[in-house]
Amino acid sequence: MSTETSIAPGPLSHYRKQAKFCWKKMKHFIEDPELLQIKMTVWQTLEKDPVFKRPVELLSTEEMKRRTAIQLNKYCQYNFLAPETANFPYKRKTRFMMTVNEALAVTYPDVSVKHAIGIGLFKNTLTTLGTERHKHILDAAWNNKVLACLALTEVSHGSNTKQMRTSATFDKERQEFVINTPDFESAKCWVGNLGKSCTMAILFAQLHTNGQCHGLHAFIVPIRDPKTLIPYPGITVGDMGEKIGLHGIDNGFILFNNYRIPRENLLNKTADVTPEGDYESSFSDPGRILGAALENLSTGRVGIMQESSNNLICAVTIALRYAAIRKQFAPNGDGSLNKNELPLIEYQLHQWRLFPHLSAATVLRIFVNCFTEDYLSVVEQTTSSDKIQDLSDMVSEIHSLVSSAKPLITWSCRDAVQECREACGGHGFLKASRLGDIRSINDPCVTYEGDNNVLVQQSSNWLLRQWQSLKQDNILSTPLGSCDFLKNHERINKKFGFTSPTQLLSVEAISQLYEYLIIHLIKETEAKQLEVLSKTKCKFTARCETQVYHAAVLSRAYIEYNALKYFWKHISKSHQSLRETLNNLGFLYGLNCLEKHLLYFYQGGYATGPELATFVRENILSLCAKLKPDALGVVDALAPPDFVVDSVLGKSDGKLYENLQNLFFHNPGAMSRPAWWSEIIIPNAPDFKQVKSKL
Ligand SMILES: Cc1cc2nc3c(=O)[nH]c(=O)nc-3n(C[C@H](O)[C@H](O)[C@H](O)COP(=O)(O)OP(=O)(O)OC[C@H]3O[C@@H](n4cnc5c(N)ncnc54)[C@H](O)[C@@H]3O)c2cc1C
Repeated sequence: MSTETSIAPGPLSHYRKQAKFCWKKMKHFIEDPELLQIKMTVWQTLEKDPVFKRPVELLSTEEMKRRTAIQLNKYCQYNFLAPETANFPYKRKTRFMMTVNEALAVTYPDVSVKHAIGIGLFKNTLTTLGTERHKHILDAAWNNKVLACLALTEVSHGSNTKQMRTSATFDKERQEFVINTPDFESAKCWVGNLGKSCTMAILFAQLHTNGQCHGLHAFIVPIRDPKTLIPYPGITVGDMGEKIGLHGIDNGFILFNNYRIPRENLLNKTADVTPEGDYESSFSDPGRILGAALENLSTGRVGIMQESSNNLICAVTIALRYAAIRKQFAPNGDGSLNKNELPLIEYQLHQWRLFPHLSAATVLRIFVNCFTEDYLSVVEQTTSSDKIQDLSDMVSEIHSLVSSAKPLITWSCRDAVQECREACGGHGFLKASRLGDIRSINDPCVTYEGDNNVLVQQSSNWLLRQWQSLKQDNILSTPLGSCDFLKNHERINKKFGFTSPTQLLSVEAISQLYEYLIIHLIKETEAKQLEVLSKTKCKFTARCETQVYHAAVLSRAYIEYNALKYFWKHISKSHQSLRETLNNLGFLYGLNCLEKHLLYFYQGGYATGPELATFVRENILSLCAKLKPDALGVVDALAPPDFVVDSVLGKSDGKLYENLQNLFFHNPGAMSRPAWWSEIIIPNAPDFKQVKSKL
């Protein structure tokens, strides 16, 4: 097993030995050793536990739900976080929680989703939106006495949260909120854990008091009796049925009929209702209350970024270990049996297909690690006071970064997994390759916690606001510096002036290209919006009709550049022996992303001749060649242990064919006659073995 301490010699040694650096040193540079140790503890514990033994056969959906729920209970019993963690400052506590969840997510994704919604997000929401009066519920959650769900989405609305119609009306006489679902379209749905297992919900509903609606607020709502799991009267709740993945999660729907909860169940950090029925809020604008409530969901989005970056790592680990062992064709080209066949990794086409994903895995992993630190620092600041003050510039910038980072990482993972599946040929289609499972677990990540295509619009909107404020008032609010280069917009290079491909291989050159691109896209998007606005007089239409080729690309370029900036900042602290490889990975990531945007450089007049496109592409190919000797070392540095990667094609021992033989021969029932053999017998079918022997 590839632990962080040892890798046995074997068929992969040939490529491993070529690496210019020590993979362990690289591993400890990429991942904080303290956090890595937490993960190793989780993995080593679960590997030994029979409850977590992985089935070789496909299970029924019902059985997967049962197993996932049982595994969650067992996982909670382990208490990977010591009880005193609850008293740690927010940032340290949440970082530890996130790390344990990361370890679980990459190994048992269904259990992790169940835990993340039912316990992690629940605790987080109570911490950020609740107050002292919810402490007993928070304590119960910390002691794993509650399994919850987060009910926001309705049947007819997911992305447009403002249109949700589940209502909570204050009844002054009884000091209660009365919850109602007006019709089926406003039933809550898709809610994880709600179908069969949770006992509590954090429900988002429109708050009404004294005949006035104050917008969407979060409430604690008991769903089932924890002793019997029977739903309480006034609720119609059920499971949504078969899905195309995440079979261990009971996604459910719920309708309320005059269902009552105490006044105190309103999570009242941002707004409250007094016993007299008066509504009091620390914000004047209802839109901002919703913003504050939903901002809390960002933690879930950061969790998804971590999860997807780990899945991306697993996918490239499998495909590259396979590529180093799997051989096809020899230079003599006659296809005859000879010993000179080349491993797939030697082919330029194969390198070009996989190495950009390896570079993405490294850059995005480091980006996620460093960004999580910044994110938690900002949240810590907002939760340290009793009331959330006006959303600061920092929170807006974090929101802008998360809104494009979650899409970038989940889409990068989606694309990488598919390429890796194909790069493993037919064997990649085996369930035991794990690539199908990784593809399936990443799939809903592009939709939940904010659909990617909707989410990225938040980043471009924020950038355009920054641009307008800079032009009108000379003010740029970017405390984290994600768009500080806008200040220099008049001075940036507007013409391609490089004379040889190698000049592009620098942080400065790639930054110059990105800064030009982002400013060009901002200007183009703004101009296009004004054009549509002058025709339609409608801001909404103007925004909608400037997404394609404009705002959506702007968000993408913005976050790619910021991921690289985080990466470059971090690698400036790396040991000299790691620097060349890390630089090459960063350049490959940057140039490969920029290659997809080449058209905009020509459209904007930055480049006119063939040099830009030619230089970018020549560099991509030369970087692939340079990275070949280092690729397996990078994989070892990134990869979790074999138990976690769990792929017959991607084991660290490199014994590809022995492992496949073991799988084929021990696959249950592989060599036995099927129980239904008599149903498929073709009457009077000739037996050629017999016929032959008679002849
Ligand atoms: C496995 C799974 C688990 C989930 N768990 C939960 C949960 O625990 N709790 C919960 O509350 N919800 C949950 N959800 C729901 C999820 O959050 C929503 O599906 C998601 O927010 C998207 O909303 P929607 O499905 O209504 O899609 P829609 O908003 O209807 O979007 C459909 C498509 O239209 C596009 N679109 C929408 N608006 C625009 C626009 N303005 N411009 C261009 N394109 C647009 C979107 O990009 C998308 O591709 C879960 C979903 C899944 C799949």
